[in-house]
Amino acid sequence: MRVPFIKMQGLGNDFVVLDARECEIPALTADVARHLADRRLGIGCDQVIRLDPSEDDAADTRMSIWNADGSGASACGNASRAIAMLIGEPAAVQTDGGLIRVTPGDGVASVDMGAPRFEWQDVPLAYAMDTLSMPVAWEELENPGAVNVGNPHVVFAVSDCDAVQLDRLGPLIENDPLFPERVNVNVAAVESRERIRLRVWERGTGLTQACGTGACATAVALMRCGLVDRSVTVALPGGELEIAWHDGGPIVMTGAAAESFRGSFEWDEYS
Ligand SMILES: N[C@@H](CCC[C@H](N)C(=O)O)C(=O)O
Repeated sequence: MRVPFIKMQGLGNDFVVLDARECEIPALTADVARHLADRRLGIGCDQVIRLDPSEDDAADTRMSIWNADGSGASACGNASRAIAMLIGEPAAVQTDGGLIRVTPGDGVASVDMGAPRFEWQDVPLAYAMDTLSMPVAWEELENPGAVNVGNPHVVFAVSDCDAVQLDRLGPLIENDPLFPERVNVNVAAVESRERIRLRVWERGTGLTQACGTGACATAVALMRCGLVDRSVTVALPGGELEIAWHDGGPIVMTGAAAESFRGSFEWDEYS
């Protein structure tokens, strides 16, 4: 069976999108997702995204997310902007991390990502801890903040994020027993009250050009500490995102996303 796909990206974080809203596509397994994401096999991406008709009356569509290692994810900021461009009009999108609202614009999209959760059980952490500044360290990375923005993140404020060996420390922290569902690892340098530089080690994928939920998590963790203003630019290796948040309200993320190309693949070759 040949299955159509759409290759999309947000700031270089790239996706294979399977749009099952109007055509039938078999249920995706971890193996199919892993093979589609594997760049050595031909297509390749950071995440595989599937759109289905929503079972929830409050939503227009359902988005499911798989990381490159085949694990499921409950939120993806860059893919949310990408599917906003694909849908082409404001839409409510059901995800495992909650309902989000996407609004496409001219080359950019905005997403209401919902409210962040800071309780240790919600991140989740393995045991009770202050998520504003956690009393833990991995070598020079210490006292991170933790937050769930639809998926779990830990945020380290550092003086120079390029100097951090994230390819070595990222997997150690991601898989630490402190994080029962593993974790996305953010290292952030505050350049001014309006600008943050960020690199992200993504759970289940590794280093990416950009992580939208990482930008949201980092911005709100640093806002919560009073280190930056309530509206900031987050500069990632792949480009910039604007993040705004006020206590008790949703996080709003705005940035570029686009379609790269369309193609199709033989399902049996990837299962
Ligand atoms: N690239 C994403 C995040 C994808 C999911 C993440 N790796 C997880 O497992 O939670 C983004 O742009 O947010």
